Amino acid sequence: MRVGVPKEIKNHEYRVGLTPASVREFAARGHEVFVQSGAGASIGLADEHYAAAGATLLKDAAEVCARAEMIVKVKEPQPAECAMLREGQILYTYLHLAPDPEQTDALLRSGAICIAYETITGPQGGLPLLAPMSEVAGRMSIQAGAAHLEKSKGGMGVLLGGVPGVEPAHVLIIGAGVVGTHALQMAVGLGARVTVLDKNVERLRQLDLVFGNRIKTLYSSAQALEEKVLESDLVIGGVLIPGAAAPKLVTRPMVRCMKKGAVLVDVAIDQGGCFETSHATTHAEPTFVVDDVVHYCVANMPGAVARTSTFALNNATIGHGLALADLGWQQAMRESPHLKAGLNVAAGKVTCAPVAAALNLPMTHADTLL
Ligand SMILES: NC(=O)C1=CN([C@@H]2O[C@H](COP(=O)(O)OP(=O)(O)OC[C@H]3O[C@@H](n4cnc5c(N)ncnc54)[C@H](O)[C@@H]3O)[C@@H](O)[C@H]2O)C=CC1
Ligand SMILES: CC(=O)C(=O)O
Ligand SMILES: [Mg+2]
Repeated sequence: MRVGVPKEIKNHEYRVGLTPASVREFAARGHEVFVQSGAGASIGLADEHYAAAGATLLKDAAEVCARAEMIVKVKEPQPAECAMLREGQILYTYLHLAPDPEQTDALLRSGAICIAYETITGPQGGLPLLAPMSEVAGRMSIQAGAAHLEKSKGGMGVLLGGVPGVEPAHVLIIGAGVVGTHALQMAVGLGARVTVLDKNVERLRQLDLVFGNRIKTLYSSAQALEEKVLESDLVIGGVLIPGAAAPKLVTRPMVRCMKKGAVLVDVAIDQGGCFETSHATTHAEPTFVVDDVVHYCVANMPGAVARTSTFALNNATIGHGLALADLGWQQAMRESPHLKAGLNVAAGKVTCAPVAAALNLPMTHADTLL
């Protein structure tokens, strides 16, 4: 198969769909790989490394897209990228369609086969192609939160861990999945007082076993959520209902009653966000303030640590990527129900039930297209 890797164009996005090591895997199986010149240059993956791995370097994204049967990316295609897709071409990347009707419409009109990393399931459960970026974003959420609690960044001027004789900050983590667990590790490590909320009591039980009385776990009722949000200095939003738009758990009236200078980090913003007051921001301008509460809502947080993130992402995407190239999308999906769960849009139809429900569009079962 002819595989194409364009340079990412989202704001401050330096990750790249394939590393040279991944290109080598494709090339070894007889696939042709086209990489846009400079795609990985800013994270130390130079054109020469790609050429040595067997890639053909092309000068622009249009040429890469024109030559490739499968495009491998990181972030959801921006409007200019959607315009380059064609009928039957495979797009393998994050999509986050539920909160994004414009992108969904563009992908439907393209006729392309659009596979979302974030809805591919794993044999052990969970979302193995989302997990590595959730690990990164979960860890970063505490760094970002701590930085924005500083006065110069609009925060209340509190140090997460306190100092001897002065109380540490209260950190609330909503969602005890991958983002939540990695945020928890960092917050506990810095000495904050941490509470984690989830609807999944089994998950809370596991965290309780690991962290013992260094954390508090709470079932995520409306009442618990409201009480904890109001006493917190830093709130991390890490909930997910796979494929669906994030539930708005923290309402505008709750934000209005929060402490002045508190910080919210809405990691779930790529699925629309779990704070009613959130809207997506960029690394160039990561925050805004509503009712004296600082909101950090960057939808591509791992892009800031793009080198770490690119390697972690490739570890997770390479397996299904090779299967798609070896077998074609239909046979690869007949052989793997987990990869099939990643099919979101194909040949002008929505094939992911939570996306169809969120956008009020008709749903077509992937099986009918295989
Ligand atoms: N902004 C960014 O750059 C990034 C965003 N993300 C996003 O972070 C979000 C979380 O991802 P993961 O941790 O991997 O998901 P996950 O599936 O591992 O965890 C989500 C957790 O939310 C819990 N949950 C669902 N409804 C809840 C409720 N009402 N109250 C409390 N908990 C609830 C679930 O039980 C689950 O434990 C996703 O939207 C993901 O796309 C991930 C990576 C980067
Ligand atoms: C998952 C996601 O949104 C990201 O890695 O940017
Ligand atoms: Mg998006």
